[in-house]
Amino acid sequence: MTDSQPTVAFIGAGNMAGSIFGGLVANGYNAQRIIASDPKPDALAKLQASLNIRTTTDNREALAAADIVVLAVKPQVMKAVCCDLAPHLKPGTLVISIAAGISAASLHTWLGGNQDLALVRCMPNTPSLVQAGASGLFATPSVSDKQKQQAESIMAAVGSVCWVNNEEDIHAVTAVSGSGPAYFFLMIEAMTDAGVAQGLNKDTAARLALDTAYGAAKLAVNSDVDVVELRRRVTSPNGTTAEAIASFENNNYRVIVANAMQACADRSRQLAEQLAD
Ligand SMILES: NC(=O)C1=CN([C@@H]2O[C@H](COP(=O)(O)OP(=O)(O)OC[C@H]3O[C@@H](n4cnc5c(N)ncnc54)[C@H](O)[C@@H]3O)[C@@H](O)[C@H]2O)C=CC1
Ligand SMILES: O=C(O)[C@@H]1CCC=N1
Repeated sequence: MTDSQPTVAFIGAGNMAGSIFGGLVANGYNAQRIIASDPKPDALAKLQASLNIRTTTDNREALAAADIVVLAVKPQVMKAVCCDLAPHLKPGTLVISIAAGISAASLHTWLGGNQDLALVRCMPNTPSLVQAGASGLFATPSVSDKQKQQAESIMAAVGSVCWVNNEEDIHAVTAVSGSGPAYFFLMIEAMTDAGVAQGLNKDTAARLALDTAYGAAKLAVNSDVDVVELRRRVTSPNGTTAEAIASFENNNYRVIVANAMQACADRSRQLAEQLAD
């Protein structure tokens, strides 16, 4: 622990919050400076036992102890949670929302409408749990440089961080990295099924598909050439890979991906509209 570590309260301790605070603890963040608030006492008891973080079922109690509050509930319950917390928000508290869709304007209104409210929108992803996350952040004008650094250092402890200057870009961040892990999990699932269809047993197909995804990502991350060149190096002229890539291209793989990501961003915008006041 360092004494300079701020106390961070997570309102909602589900999959995404758990990935962030799990990653923080694994990275050496003082567990006693993390408070998870959630209405599910059983889940909290498990978190306390496994991570030694502080827990509560009372959002206001978590807020009272926090320098930074991370709003990590589902978009559909965000308004109720914010309206309940608004009268208890201390001046100077940094608020980080990780909710998909919900705009800074809605959050600002629900949190009491104070002009000085320091609000950051963050779109993280679940590989944060293994410090391999990728987050996009957007700061509203009242966030100080110090608070930007605080938000960045929390998310940087669990992965890479990109700031966007335009809030609208958070929809695209959601389409690329927020939801992105699921696209790769689907690919691994599909490759496993196809391997089984070609005669491999399930365990072998799953192991090969998973390790290939891991190896490809690790190679790309550590390489000094781009993914186009890495793909070229696998693809021998008239060889096996060329046939597979041609099949992908002929079946509009890039269009399939682009359409899926457009649907994702559209849903993010739709949530923002449906759930706004
Ligand atoms: N799961 C993911 O990969 C990502 C999720 N997000 C965002 O994170 C937020 C949470 O999503 P998940 O963790 O997936 O959902 P989740 O359902 O796993 O977690 C939400 C948690 O909030 C708790 N909760 C419900 N009402 C509450 C209340 N009144 N006060 C405090 N806690 C309450 C629930 O018991 C649950 O544990 C969402 O807004 C989502 O858009 C953002 C990026 C990625
Ligand atoms: O599916 C969702 O709505 C959330 C936001 C990004 C990833 N999961």
